[in-house]
Amino acid sequence: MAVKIGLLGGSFDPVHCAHIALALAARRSLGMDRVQLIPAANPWQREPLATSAHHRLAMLNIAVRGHEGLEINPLEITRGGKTYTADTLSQLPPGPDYTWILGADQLGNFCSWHRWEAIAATVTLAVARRPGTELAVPAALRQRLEALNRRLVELPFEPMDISATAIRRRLALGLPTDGMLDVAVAQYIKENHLYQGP
Ligand SMILES: Nc1ncnc2c1ncn2[C@@H]1O[C@H](COP(=O)(O)OP(=O)(O)OP(=O)(O)O)[C@@H](O)[C@H]1O
Ligand SMILES: O=C(O)c1ccc[n+]([C@@H]2O[C@H](COP(=O)([O-])O)[C@@H](O)[C@H]2O)c1
Repeated sequence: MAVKIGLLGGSFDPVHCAHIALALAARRSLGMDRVQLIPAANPWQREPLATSAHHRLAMLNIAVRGHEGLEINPLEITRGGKTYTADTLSQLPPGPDYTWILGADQLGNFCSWHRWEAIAATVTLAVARRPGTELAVPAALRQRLEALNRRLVELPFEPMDISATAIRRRLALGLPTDGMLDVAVAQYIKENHLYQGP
């Protein structure tokens, strides 16, 4: 049987507890051999990131420590340039069954992704609910999946009200982030004076 690999792409600015919980939930519920967290180099639909690739990778390495089956794949950072998921998928070795894991917010946005039809044809999509966002499959994606005879998986995931945006805001205001960040990631942020500005 093919190896099953989950892919969780993100800005990870910074990586937080919901990212890790999501990766672990996907691995457990879909029986994946491993889940790769893939930090984006330049997520073209967003404002410029607050921290460098170096710091985001360092925080990810701390966050996955001790979680069996989770690993970092730095290929988007190595590739550089605007980050298109379709390019990332075309760089992966053939053979394994790949599942792209995403939150409901990015599912709603999916049909704006570069070459989204090719992505839908290449990987299984596995989506998690997220507070503040309806879990709705865009009509064009639904039609495309039907034509491809592919299904979209809803992950069993207790919604977690955590976002990197809220964490960056809280850190800039000097507010606590208890329960949102791995303690060792929080320590790294403090030691490196990250997210201090407005
Ligand atoms: N609390 C959450 N619940 C479910 N999915 C999440 C959650 N946080 C992030 N994700 C998903 O993880 C992936 C990477 O997210 P990202 O790194 O952009 O974090 P974020 O918290 O959404 O960041 P930001 O607030 O900066 O947009 C996306 O698919 C996103 O939908
Ligand atoms: O390929 C695209 O055009 C595309 C557009 C928007 C988002 N993505 C990917 O979706 C993941 C989550 O993005 P974000 O902005 O929520 O961190 C991350 O891996 C991005 O590279 C990809």
